[in-house]
Amino acid sequence: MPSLTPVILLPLVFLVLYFVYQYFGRLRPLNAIPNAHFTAPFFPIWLISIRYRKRENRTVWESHKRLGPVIRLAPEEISVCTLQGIKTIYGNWDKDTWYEAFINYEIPPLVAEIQSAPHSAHKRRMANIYSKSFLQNSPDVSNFNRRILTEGVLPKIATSATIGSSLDVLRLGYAYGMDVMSAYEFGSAYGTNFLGDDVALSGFLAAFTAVKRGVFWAGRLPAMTRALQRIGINLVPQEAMDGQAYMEEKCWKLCSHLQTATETNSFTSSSTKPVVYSQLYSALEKTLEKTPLSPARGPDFLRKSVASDMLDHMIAGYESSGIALAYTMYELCMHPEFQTSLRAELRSVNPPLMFPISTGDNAFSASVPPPTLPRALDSLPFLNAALYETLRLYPPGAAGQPRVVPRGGAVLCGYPLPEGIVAHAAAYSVHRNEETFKRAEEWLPERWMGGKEREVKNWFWAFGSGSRGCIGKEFALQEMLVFLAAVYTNFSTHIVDAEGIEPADEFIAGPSGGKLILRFEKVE
Ligand code: HEM
Repeated sequence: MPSLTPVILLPLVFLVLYFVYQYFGRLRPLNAIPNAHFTAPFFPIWLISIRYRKRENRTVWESHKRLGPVIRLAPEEISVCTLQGIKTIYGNWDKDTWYEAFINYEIPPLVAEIQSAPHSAHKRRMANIYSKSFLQNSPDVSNFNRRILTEGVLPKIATSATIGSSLDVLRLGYAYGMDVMSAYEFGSAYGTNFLGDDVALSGFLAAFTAVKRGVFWAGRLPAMTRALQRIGINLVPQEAMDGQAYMEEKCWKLCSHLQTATETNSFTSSSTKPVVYSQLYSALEKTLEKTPLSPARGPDFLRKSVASDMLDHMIAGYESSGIALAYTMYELCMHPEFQTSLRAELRSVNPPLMFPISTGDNAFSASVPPPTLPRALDSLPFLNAALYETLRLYPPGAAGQPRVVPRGGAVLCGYPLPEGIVAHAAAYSVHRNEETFKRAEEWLPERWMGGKEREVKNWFWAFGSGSRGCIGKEFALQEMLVFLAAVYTNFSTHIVDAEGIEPADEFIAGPSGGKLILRFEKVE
């Protein structure tokens, strides 16, 4: 019988050599950083395991509390929780290849552009249509908001209040988020109608959930996933691939429908303009005129590139906003006195957002000029405090947003870092810093009122920061403020079933139970 000694010895020798390399080689400067786990300098297994078991956000925050603002999570990965660190990392460091998991139609949308230079060019194609002043002054936004609220959201709530039934407001927020986002992208007659079509909403939610579940290994260990794929082992389940195909097909159909209407001059006149589609299409068309297509890009490159961003905005636009709306409504139910003060504030808006729309002055009336409402809502202390405090305590994008130390290395909070190391901050941790946010685990909207907001604003990180911060921030804030204002001007909310309301410990952290059931009462 052959001796087993080499079989045991060889891997051991390999492990020791690997151990020595990790500790004394290229990564040596990182040894000065406190380790979140004793294995962190040698293997990434602990980090992968807390991610896989959905404990990353909580565990990283607990480690920061124990060990300080800079910690090592894996041989080549660190987490920071200081403003100075955030400023350094999110200046213009490239993204980690993990973001390639967001690629659609095999073409990166803005969020999946890894390097800074192509990202800047890509962003220039759309930044203006997501600026606050553009959105506040847009008659299109004003029109579809009015229509979607008065024909979709409010009648649904009013019916439910009248018959005494309850509503899943997470679903309602998702449907609203998708309908307003796609109205801005495609025009109100060419986007989705998820508020009126529950089956279509279910189909999309199921597809997206399958994709999110299925891309764990491909996102976190892309090289291993690719290597295994080559020998016939696929770590991405069929459901995830089907889910991606479903969403791409859905978005492709929306794009094609709109493209045909534009080319045949049959664009419905009652529709709002397809602001995002038109902008992306013409900006890219101009770019491609200057740099003709290489044959490798194929004839559909222009349309697929546009569709890739369109799908990305649909997804980014509905999920985070739906989650933020559900948590705001949850906390308003838990704080009825605050809800009453909010309603009094909303009823002082001139003209108010009363539903049903009676004659006379009404913010929903078509005669009110577009900029009036968003500007009025922007300056309401109770409304803004409720939303900002919710985004602080329940940031939808809760987990670390990974960036890569640039060529030549960098110094971060006094620690020298070799190039290629992954560094990140997480809104979950940043928003729990007790020095800035006293009683950080509690929902205290007062911290955003009476001038106190100036102290805490710098630490507000729900939309990220720097050149890769959320491009849809102003769109999201505007759509959420107008939704909350419309609902709470007219109704009070009460919890029916909040089981599983605690945030899932994931990259996008919605209620772990996947629902929030509320009852509405009409307030005269
Ligand atoms: C409550 C709502 C939202 C939240 C909390 C949110 C949060 C974020 C965060 C934290 C990032 C940075 C991600 C990173 O660096 O890894 C981001 C990026 C991004 N968001 Fe949002 N987002 C919201 C709504 C939207 C909407 C409505 C859109 C629609 C356009 C959008 C589009 C994007 C895009 C395209 C990026 C990538 C930007 C880039 O790489 O330059 N988001 N978002």
